[in-house]
Amino acid sequence: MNELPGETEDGEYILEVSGLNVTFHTHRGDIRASQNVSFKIPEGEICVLVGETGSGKSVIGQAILHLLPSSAGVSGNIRYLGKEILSLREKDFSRLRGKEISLIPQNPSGSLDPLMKCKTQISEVMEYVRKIPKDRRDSETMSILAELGFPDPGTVAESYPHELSGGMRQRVATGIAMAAKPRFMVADEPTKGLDYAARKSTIDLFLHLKEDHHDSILMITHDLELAQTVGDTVGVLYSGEIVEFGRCVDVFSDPKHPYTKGLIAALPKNGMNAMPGMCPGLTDLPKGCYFYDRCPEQCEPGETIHPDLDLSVYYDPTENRGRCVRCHMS
Ligand SMILES: Nc1ncnc2c1ncn2[C@@H]1O[C@H](COP(=O)(O)OP(=O)(O)OP(=O)(O)O)[C@@H](O)[C@H]1O
Ligand code: NI
Repeated sequence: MNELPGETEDGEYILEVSGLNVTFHTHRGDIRASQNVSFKIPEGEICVLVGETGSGKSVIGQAILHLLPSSAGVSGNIRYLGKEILSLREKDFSRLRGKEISLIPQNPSGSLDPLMKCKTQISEVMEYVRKIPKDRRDSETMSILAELGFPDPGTVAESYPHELSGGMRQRVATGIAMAAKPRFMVADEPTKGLDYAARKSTIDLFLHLKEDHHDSILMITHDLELAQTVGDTVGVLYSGEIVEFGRCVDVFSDPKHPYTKGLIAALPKNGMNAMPGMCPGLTDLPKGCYFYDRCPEQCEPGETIHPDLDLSVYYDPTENRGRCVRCHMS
């Protein structure tokens, strides 16, 4: 059967990003935070974007949710269920935000209302977004809290955010996003700043959303273990560009780009061999391969010629491994 990897039955993707460019104009020059970024997410899959700090992961999530500052230069296309949304005016996009497309925020402490009980914050979303009648809101709130893996949902429901740990707040924030029953969620660094136990329960929660709910999620993270555990596909970002894209099982077992290889070698379980060097400044990118200075291969074309990423390879049904790599050597 000639089915494209990851394509939905009707041939539609929940999200298609194509040729996304995001530039911030600053007094230091133009910061090219996102350059020609393209990828697609089939309905029911989790796509993870990984990369070092400043590689341009969050700006992609912000572009999808129309949360970039108006001063940012943005071009390209973002289609949600086939419909272009990047160019929508705020008035039209606000019909989707929080309802169809929801954000699981990076810092839940900042997004939860300190003066409201957790159950009220979840049931408010049901009331305003889904117009659920009052008598059904309480039971649905409790079932969401149970879904989130709280052993004692009743106590959490009656708690204020400051009474909960960081990991519990992260789960409540996820519950608020879920209460709208969005078709697509963006989760930005859900494990950031969490201790070991909280991080583990957050990983379990996303695994549950993946395996039991088949939720469609774009996840942005530094956390390669989270990516490997919950992701269907992974895009590796370097200096605002995708350098490798493929199925998680393939990329993590057999990375092709030297940067991806370096990220994986730097994991604690692989001996923590940190990659030497730093990524180039986004205001002054080199002409050739952006990874050239740090690359163990330092191939000759890489010095002067910028490598392409042929995404069609990934979506080409004849390419059974489905992988694309921005490297002259592959
Ligand atoms: N509002 C802004 N104004 C100017 N520059 C910005 C703005 N937002 C992001 N940037 C710059 O764009 C680049 C990409 O930022 P982004 O937040 O997407 O990185 P990231 O990969 O998510 O990093 P982290 O892992 O630290 O969250 C960085 O150089 C950042 O400084
Ligand atoms: Ni970020």
